[in-house]
Amino acid sequence: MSFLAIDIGNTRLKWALYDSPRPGAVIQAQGAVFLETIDELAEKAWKHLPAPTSMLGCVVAGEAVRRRVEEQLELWDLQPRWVVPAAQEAGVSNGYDHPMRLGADRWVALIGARGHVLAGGPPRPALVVMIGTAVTVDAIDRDGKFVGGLILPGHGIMLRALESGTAGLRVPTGEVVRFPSNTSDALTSGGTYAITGAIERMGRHLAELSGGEVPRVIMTGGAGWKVAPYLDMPHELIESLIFDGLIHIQAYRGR
Ligand SMILES: Nc1ncnc2c1ncn2[C@@H]1O[C@H](COP(=O)(O)OP(=O)(O)O)[C@@H](O)[C@H]1O
Ligand SMILES: CC(C)(COP(=O)(O)O)[C@@H](O)C(=O)NCCC(=O)O
Ligand SMILES: [K+]
Repeated sequence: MSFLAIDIGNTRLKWALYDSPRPGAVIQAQGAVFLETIDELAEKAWKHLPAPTSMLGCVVAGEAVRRRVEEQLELWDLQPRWVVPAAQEAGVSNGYDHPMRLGADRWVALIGARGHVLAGGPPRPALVVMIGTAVTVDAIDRDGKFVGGLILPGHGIMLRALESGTAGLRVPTGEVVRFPSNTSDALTSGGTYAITGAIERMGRHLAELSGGEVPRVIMTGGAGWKVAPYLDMPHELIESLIFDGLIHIQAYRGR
C-alpha cells in the first residue's frame, strides 16, 4: 500500500515514497529536482522505484508543469490526483474569500500543521511559514480555521527585483548582520529581516486574535534553514510538512 507524495513548487518538485498513506508512515525513497529537469523523472530518479499503490500531489507551478509530471507518472499504472483547495478538508476550514484560489501548497501545509498541533496536545493556534520561491505566512486558529495569510517575495526574487530596478545593486551575497555596513550585507540582511519581520508581525496578529495565546510556529520550505536562525521566536523546522499534509488528506479521504 505504498504512497507517492509530490509537491511541485515554482522552483523545484519534491517527492517522497511512503510505505503507507497513513500518519507515521515510513519514507522509502525521496528526492527533489529543479523544474527544468522534471521530464527526466521516469528515466532517472523514478526508474528503479517500486511502483506506488497510490499518489497525491499539490501543484502551484501551473497546468503545463502538472501535465509534464503526469506524463512521467505514466511509468506506473497510477491515477494522478492533485489537491484542490476547498472550503474544508481533513478537519481544517478555509477562510479565504475564494477557497479554491488559495495556493494548493499552502492548503496542504496548513492541514499538515494542524495534524502536528493535534498530535502535540490540546488545540492551539499556529503559524505556518513556507520559505520557497515565495514566502507565505499563514495563520490557523485554535479551531483549525485558516484565518488568512501573507505572501512575500522570497529572497531570490527580492534580490533579482532590486538588481533589475537599480543601477548599483549588483553585488555578491553577503552576511546577515544587525547593522550592515556594505551593500552585500545590506541586501542579504534586508531580505532576511523582511521575512522574519513579517513572520513576527503575523505572530502578533494571531496571538491578539487568540486572546493572547502564543501560536505554535511551524516553518518549512527549501530555504527555511536559512531564515530560521534569525527568527526571534520559538519555532520548529518541519521539512516534511507538505508531505505530512498530503498523507493526512489521503488518510482522511480513505476512512
Ligand atoms: N540546494 C538547494 N536547492 C534548491 N533550492 C535551494 C537550495 N538551498 C536553498 N534553496 C532555496 O530554496 C528555494 C526553493 O525552495 P523550494 O521549497 O523548493 O521552493 P518551491 O516550493 O517554491 O519550488 C530557492 O529559492 C532557494 O533560495
Ligand atoms: C504563493 C505561492 C506562489 C507560493 O509558491 P511557492 O513559493 O511554494 O512556489 C503559491 O502558493 C500560489 O501560487 N498561490 C496562489 C495564490 C494564493 O495563495 O493566494
Ligand atoms: K512550496
